[in-house]
Amino acid sequence: MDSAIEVRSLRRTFEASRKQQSKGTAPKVALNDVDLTVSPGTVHSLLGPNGAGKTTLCKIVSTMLLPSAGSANVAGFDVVKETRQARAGLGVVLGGERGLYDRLTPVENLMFWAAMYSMPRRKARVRIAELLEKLGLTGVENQRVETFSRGMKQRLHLARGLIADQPVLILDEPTVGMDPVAANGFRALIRDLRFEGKTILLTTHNMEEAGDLSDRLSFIDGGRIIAEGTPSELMRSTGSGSRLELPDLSSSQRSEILASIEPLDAQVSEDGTGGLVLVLEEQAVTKALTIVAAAGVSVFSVTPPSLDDLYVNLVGDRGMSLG
Ligand SMILES: Nc1ncnc2c1ncn2[C@@H]1O[C@H](COP(=O)(O)OP(=O)(O)OP(=O)(O)O)[C@@H](O)[C@H]1O
Repeated sequence: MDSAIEVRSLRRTFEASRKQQSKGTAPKVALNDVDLTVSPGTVHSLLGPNGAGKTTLCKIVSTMLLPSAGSANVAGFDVVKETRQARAGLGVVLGGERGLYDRLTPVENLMFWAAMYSMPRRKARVRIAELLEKLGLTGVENQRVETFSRGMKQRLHLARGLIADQPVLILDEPTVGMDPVAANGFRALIRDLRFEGKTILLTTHNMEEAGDLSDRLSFIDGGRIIAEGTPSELMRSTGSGSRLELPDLSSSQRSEILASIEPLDAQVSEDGTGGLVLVLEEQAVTKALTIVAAAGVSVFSVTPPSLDDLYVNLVGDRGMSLG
């Protein structure tokens, strides 16, 4: 088998509601001619802004949603024509609150799911104990799930996706809601699963997580794959520039810098705390530092560009207003 997941010319549209159609609203194109190959035993991450099409792609590959055109195969089985065989090889974790029985304990939830996969009870008990341990849920295994925090529920979702030990895992934003310690534990788990030979398709908004865990990454925007490669290939595609971080800016320093750097053709984004991040071609770095010094800024750092910078370069600094 050359690929564990093979997606060819995949397209998915969603009809507008009757009311919207009567106003002339066209169908929404969620996926537009998407090709994706995930090799067995690798981790492949899908990255992209809200609404890019990541969940739609995961749902089609997971046999939960039909494509409008094109094909998707899991372990050589077509998800539409050979749904049962494709599904048999898949463990799926989609985000959200659904799918857990709140009034049951984690063990009861997982026993239910093990039964759905026809696992013998004794085997299921051993597997459940192992998963609860791996996911840091020992000690709460007999509490009702309704008492769990969002992150604990997310960990239980993961346990559910792993229960039947399938060779291909689809994980849609699995670390949402997890605290940093739990998210670290999750990353260690992904590395173990990869070591065991699992194939993992992962969506995340966390670039560091994606760069750290993945053999390959695909950037998706507006339903299309806009860049694809290994983390280092993608990093090389950012060129030989530098990232200039300016964390502590007054509003006047910020305005002065934004006005003066315009001719340098920098990629500018927010750092989330009022500071700025500039990604510049190497020859522009000295000029930028002169501008920064003239604005009276003394705290800054110059480092190589990151995957975050590549992301901003590819999809833009959505939702942020600069100036
Ligand atoms: N059931 C649906 N009906 C209509 N439109 C939908 C439906 N599901 C998804 N869409 C639209 O398809 C597009 C892709 O959505 P999708 O959920 O795949 O994005 P995403 O990349 O997973 O986003 P996020 O990062 O926010 O989870 C969006 O414009 C969304 O509004």
